[in-house]
Parts: sequence; C-alpha cells; structure tokens
Amino acid sequence: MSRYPTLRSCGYELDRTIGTGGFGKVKLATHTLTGEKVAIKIMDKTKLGKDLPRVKLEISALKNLSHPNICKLYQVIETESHCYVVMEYCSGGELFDHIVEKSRLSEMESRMFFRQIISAVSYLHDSGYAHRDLKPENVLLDREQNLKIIDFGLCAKPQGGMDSLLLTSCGSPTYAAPELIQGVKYHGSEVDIWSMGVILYALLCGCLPFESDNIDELFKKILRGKYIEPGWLSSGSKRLLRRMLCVDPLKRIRISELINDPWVRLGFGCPPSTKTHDIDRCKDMECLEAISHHFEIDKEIIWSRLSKWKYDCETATYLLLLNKKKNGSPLVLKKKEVPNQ
Ligand SMILES: O=C(Nc1ccc2c(c1)CCNCC2)c1ccc(-c2cn[nH]c2)cc1OCc1ccccc1
Repeated sequence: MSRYPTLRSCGYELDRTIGTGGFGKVKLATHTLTGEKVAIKIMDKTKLGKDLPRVKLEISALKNLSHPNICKLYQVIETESHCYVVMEYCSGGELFDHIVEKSRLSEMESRMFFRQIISAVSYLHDSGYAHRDLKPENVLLDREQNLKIIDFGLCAKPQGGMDSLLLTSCGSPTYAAPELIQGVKYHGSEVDIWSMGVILYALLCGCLPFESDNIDELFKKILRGKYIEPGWLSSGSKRLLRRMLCVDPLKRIRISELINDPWVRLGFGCPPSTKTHDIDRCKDMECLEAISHHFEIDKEIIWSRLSKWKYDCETATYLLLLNKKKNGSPLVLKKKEVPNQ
C-alpha cells in the first residue's frame, strides 16, 4: 500500500526519492492522466516548525512566476499532516554536479548557462522578487540542459518594491554578499548579482572564489573580496567577475548593465531574453479540447475554472498537457483504470 495514499488518489504514481533536505524529501512521480513525469516535494507539516513560513513563501512566489528558467509549479496538495508540492521534472540534476563532472566549463558553455540565469533573475527582479539564496545547488537542468532555478524559500518581495531595503541575513554564507553577512540593510537585487558572480566563477573555474572551513575566515575573505584569478580566464571573464564580485554594492554591476555586457553577448550578438510572456497563462485551445473531450465538460467552463490558477489537479493537468504539446507528444489523456470488479 502506498505510503502517500493522497498522492495516488490525486492521480500520481510515486517512484523513488531523488532528493532530501531540511524541508523533507523530493520523489519522482508520474502524473497518471498525462503520463508526464514530475518531482514532488513532500513535507511533513508537523516537523517543519520554523520552516513552515518558508514553504508558504516559496509556494506563493512560484504561483506568481512563470519563466522557462524557473522550475514550474504544477499543483499544491495539502492535508492535515503533509504539504505536497508538484514541480517540474529536471532530470539533468544539479548544475553543481555538471560542473564537478567536467571539472570546469568552457567559456562558451559557461556563457550558455549564465545567460539563462540572467534571463531568470532579470524576470524575477522585474516581478518584484529577490531570490537571496542563488547557488549552483539551487540550479537544476532538464533533459535538454535548460537551466531551472529552484528553492524560493528565502525569496523576498520587499513591500516598498525592489528599491526598498531588506535586513534579514539569510542564504548560504559561501554565496552571500558582503553587505548581507555584515547584517546591514541591503537591496535584494544587489545580493543576487553577487551570488550570480559566485556561480559564474564556479562555472569558469570549477571551484569557489571564497572558501574556508572556518566561518570567520570565510566572512573575512568575502568582506575583503579578494579571490584567485586562474590563468585560463580570459580578460573579458576577469573583468565581468570583478564587476559582479564587487564588495561595494553601489559599485557592483546592475542587472540592466549585465544584460548588455559584451562578455554576455559574445557569440550570441544579442542580450539574454528578459521579458517572458506567460505562455503557461495563455488559453491553449488544443489542450482545452483534450480536457473537454476527456471529462465531457464544455471548454469555456473548464477555462473559467482554469483561469483562476488554483494550482489544483485541473491546473496540473492543463500545464502538463502544455508540456506534452511543447515536447511534440500527442495530447491524449489516459482513461482512469476501473479497478477490476
Ligand atoms: O526533477 C528533479 N530532480 C531530478 C529528476 C530526475 C533525475 C534527477 C533529478 C537526477 C538524478 N538521476 C535521476 C534523474 C527535481 C525537480 C525539482 C526539485 C525542486 C524544486 N523545488 N525544490 C526542489 C528537485 C528535484 O530533484 C531533487 C533535488 C535536486 C536538487 C536539490 C534538491 C533536490
């Protein structure tokens, strides 16, 4: 008997566990109706304690965000004891493991990944959010090596907009900006730029710019902002890293400059895409037709419910059908097996 009967009754067949963290675990699963694979974050609410607000924050942020490089939310299922968050399947695993596997990436491969991060973070900031915990472990890859940012449990949506200051010291020290670890007021967008600089360094160098087993030593290194520039770095890479890993947030490169930086545009001739029209929020008649046919309900009635974006089983089915369409798979919904009498 499945340990999570709720998920089975909500139309998911669970597979193995692929990640565990402070929040709980992540299991692979298949959405029965569409046959699409998903990742389900399973959290025991009774054990979350102080982390419960982080989970709520991540869910509310993900409900407002729709971008090709941000891990998609499909459905949220809550019971008395558990919270299940059904997410996009990212079978390429962590960017971190990809870097370790190749020891370091070429400048062009680094640029290919880094442009996707710029695209996602630019969209995130334009939507009024700061991630505040950007690190290679929070960047996954899908099977086509498209990059997906995860874990918005520390993101912030400053009340007064992105120009207002934050104070909470959070995130992983290794990737945290000087002003964040100093406990002074900071701009969320500026700390994200610093963390992106640490990620770019990891991509190009295969190691981290600031490391120490001793937290005080680590803080000193970050506050000094001095790091090794390996001989293989091009002058363009070195210049960009210096502009991102700039201790003074006022002198640090801004996302608007980053988008148009010559290193970022090299070989592409254009800046990374910044605007994303919410393809997932568009009314797709083929997907609506497939759902309408399967449930024998009028398309307009289905759309009137879907357009409330409740992230329930109907939202999941619609978004996963959009996925199937994007992958060129037939838009067929599986008939529910009638248990043998
Ligand atoms: O689909 C996900 N992961 C995933 C799926 C398939 C495979 C692998 C990995 C690699 C291992 N070999 C098998 C293939 C996957 C999707 C979303 C999320 C997720 C979204 N918000 N939070 C977590 C987590 C996921 O992962 C587990 C994990 C990966 C890195 C840190 C922590 C957990």
